[in-house]
Amino acid sequence: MTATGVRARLAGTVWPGTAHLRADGELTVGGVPLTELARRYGTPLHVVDEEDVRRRCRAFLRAFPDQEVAYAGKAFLCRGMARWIAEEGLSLDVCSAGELAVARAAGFPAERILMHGNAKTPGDLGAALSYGVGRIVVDSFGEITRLAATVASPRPRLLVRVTPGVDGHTHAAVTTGTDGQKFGFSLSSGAAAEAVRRVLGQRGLDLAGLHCHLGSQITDLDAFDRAARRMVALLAAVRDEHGVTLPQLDLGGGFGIAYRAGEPDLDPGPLAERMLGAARAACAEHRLPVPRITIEPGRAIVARAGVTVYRVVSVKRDAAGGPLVAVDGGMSDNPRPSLYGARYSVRLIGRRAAGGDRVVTVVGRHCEAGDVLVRDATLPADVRPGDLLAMPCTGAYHHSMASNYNLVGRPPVVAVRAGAARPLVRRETEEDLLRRDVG
Ligand SMILES: Cc1ncc(COP(=O)(O)O)c(C=O)c1O
Ligand SMILES: N[C@@H](CCCC[NH3+])C(=O)O
Repeated sequence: MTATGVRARLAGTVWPGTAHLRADGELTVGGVPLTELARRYGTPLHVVDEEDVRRRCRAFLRAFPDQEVAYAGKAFLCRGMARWIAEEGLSLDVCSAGELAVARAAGFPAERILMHGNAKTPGDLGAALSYGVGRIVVDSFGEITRLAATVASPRPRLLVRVTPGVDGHTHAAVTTGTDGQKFGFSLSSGAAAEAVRRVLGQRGLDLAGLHCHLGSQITDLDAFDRAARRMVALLAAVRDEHGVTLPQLDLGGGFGIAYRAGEPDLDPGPLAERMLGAARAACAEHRLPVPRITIEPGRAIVARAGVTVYRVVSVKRDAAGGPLVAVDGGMSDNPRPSLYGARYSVRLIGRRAAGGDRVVTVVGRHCEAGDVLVRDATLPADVRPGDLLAMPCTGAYHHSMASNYNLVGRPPVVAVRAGAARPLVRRETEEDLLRRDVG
């Protein structure tokens, strides 16, 4: 197949925007062959396409003009990533002193940072106040009391996190918009209205607005529409009770993406139309000025920019004859299949396959039978130890949720752009693991 033909086959799929499959089986991202990166940096290896990240930042800013787009750093954060986000003009959502320290080290402007967390520690709050983050999203009455007791100048600006009672129909472990989970103040119980009362009752606190976040990997536009309307109704209730028109409404993130070709994927354009349309319509209905809307995409910015490269270590059959392809990574660099039953695809790179394909199970190297990366991968029948496999859509919640299970060091993250590679996070070595073992 010609290079153009192959490129057409990759277009519109789950690979990063600059991915290019060569006729010899080599896959390049950002103009750099993945096999060359595997040689230089070893495997497993996370590769991130800087251009893809930047394009998605711009697409969100274009779709939400004059609003605030805050990248959710929990998806993936390091200084390099924080700088791209800052340069593209986005804000940043952090949820720990650690994430804030990285943002700070990258020089991320404090006023564009939001601090989240259902159980912010004194260390988290102290770091947020000392850096002067633009907003703290309060999540419990105790936190309001603690913040009211601190003397900070200027006064901390707060958003009250509301649980709007809207189900985004996603995995239970990442559903946050409904009652009966740990985040936010319930709208239905009146806790949200009470939280607003308490913040407004404190001279030392400045209430900027309301926040909600329905959950993650949501592809149902109706859910965002319903949440926007309920949140505007609460803004109107605040105006009616207190005579205060709050200027900001943060509708959170959670925008779903296709992990495998053919799955649903939310485009920023239609998403913005629904969310902003619903918010504007509800404001008109309640005769409220339209607040500045904030959104907090994490996965939708960085997931598709990421590719993980693994090396095949062994190929064998299970007792039922099913082919098992074991790689040199697994649940320590990608816990998502074990946690959420997440499904991925994978492809052979670096050589042309001889013969046809077969369906195999791709398993990891960890000491758990559940360490399965892909249950139904289609790979060439001649896949053998030493081969390289590339897994797309690994930019979000992979490196950031990686562990040291079995005392395996976490993989490096290498950024690629315009034919050049630049390490962002180095591989964790055995020395790193031993250094923290102080017993
Ligand atoms: C408060 C908040 N905002 C934003 C996000 C980002 O979610 P996602 O990466 O699914 O866009 C999360 C994670 O679910 C979150 O908890
Ligand atoms: N970690 C989850 C998303 C949770 C987002 C954080 N609130 C995932 O990988 O899908």
